[in-house]
Amino acid sequence: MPQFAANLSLMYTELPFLDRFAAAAEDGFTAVEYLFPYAWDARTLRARLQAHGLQQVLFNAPPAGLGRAAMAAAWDQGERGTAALPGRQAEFRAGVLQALEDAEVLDCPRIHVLSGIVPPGVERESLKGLCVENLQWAAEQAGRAGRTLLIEPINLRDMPRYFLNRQDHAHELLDAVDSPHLKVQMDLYHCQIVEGDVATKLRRYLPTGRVAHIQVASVPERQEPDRGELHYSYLFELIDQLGWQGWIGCEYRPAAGTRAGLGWRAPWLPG
Ligand SMILES: O=C(O)C(=O)[C@@H](O)CO
Ligand SMILES: [Mg+2]
Repeated sequence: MPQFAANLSLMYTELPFLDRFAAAAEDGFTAVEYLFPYAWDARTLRARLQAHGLQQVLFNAPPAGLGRAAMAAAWDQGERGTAALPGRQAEFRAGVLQALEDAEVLDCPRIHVLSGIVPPGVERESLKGLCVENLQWAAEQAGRAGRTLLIEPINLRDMPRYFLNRQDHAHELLDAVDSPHLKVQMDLYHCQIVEGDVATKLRRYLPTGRVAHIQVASVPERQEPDRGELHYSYLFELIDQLGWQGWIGCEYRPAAGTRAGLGWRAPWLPG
């Protein structure tokens, strides 16, 4: 049976961030993910998780910045990671170390590392070596800390010039980095927009054990997975048949209220 985690950055936005934990638990979620913890003291977030019987299953390393305040502000300033960006290695390393520290407090096993926006005039291919070198260093740190780092192919309509867009490119990076501590975050919304053939890709990649997290949303609106051009009930059954034991993050923007839109989950609730 697929297990769903609420994404508190996109869901429950009717509520202030810290109140979203309680709302997700009231709706029967036992796990959450969200973009970033850096605007908060991680102990405040841990207290919310514990108070509501939730586990944190994923968050992102900082998109850029040196120091917690700069890391917390970087996303709104347009930063989308530094793993593949020349001249940003100090920020990349500081970000990974900060994320690992927060993961310890939050008892979170997975951290998504963003690779960055390809600078104007630069060829994507030319950044691969640097990205591999950075990810090798980061995977080693993650391994020591008992965490798994993830990379996620993201579509270019939502994130123009983002470095990593295709599933095969993510798996090529895994080949090159060659670490058990680096895996793929397979977001089916992005996968459908960039390359399609989603069921075939699930059949190809889930059995490899190299996918450590799945995310879902309708395409193209990025809303509940009961609408749009992807037939999610088929995909959820397939994911189940493929023996997936991991989490599926609900990374969607509810069409008309989070709770009102949760009907799609009914066939997948335990008991
Ligand atoms: O945008 C997505 O999809 C994500 O999973 C984020 O963590 C990164 O933008
Ligand atoms: Mg995603």
